Amino acid sequence: MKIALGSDHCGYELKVALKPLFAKLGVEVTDFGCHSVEPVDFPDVARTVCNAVRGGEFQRGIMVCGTGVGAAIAANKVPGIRASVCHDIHSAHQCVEHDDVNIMCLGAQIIGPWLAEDLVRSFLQAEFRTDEHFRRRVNKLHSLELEGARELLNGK
Ligand SMILES: O=C(CO)[C@H](O)[C@H](O)[C@H](O)COP(=O)(O)O
Repeated sequence: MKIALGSDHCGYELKVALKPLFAKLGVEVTDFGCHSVEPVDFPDVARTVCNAVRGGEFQRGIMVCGTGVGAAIAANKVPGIRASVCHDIHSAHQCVEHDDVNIMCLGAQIIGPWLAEDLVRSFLQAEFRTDEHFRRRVNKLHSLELEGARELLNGK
């Protein structure tokens, strides 16, 4: 599995702390920034990470900001992306199993590195369950995305 990784300045240190875990899990990771604690805008990093996932080269993405919230909001604006803040183990795997989440967002101001490692492990080990009702709901998420795009094009 190839993972696109990103953070803003608030998430930079937690992101760095997580890197040895990816090696242990045998997961290939590309860090799309930021690369220091110099302030950046999370929507810029989210754009890069999400486009990497959308392009198909990366199967999933992980973003770390202060709360995870800004990263999730930004990521969910990108077509084809289903992002979620995951600060508990159940959500970290169920969001993939039921909702086919492809970007996990973590908040470095909320959780520490030990919980973050467990969350990343759960997220990466989970797989989408292709039960009909889960596929139907994910298709409906896609329809909402298309409806929103059409309305924007029509100036609504
Ligand atoms: O959590 C975030 C957005 O949801 C950001 O990472 C920041 O923590 C937050 O916006 C504060 O930003 P600042 O540049 O450190 O003031």
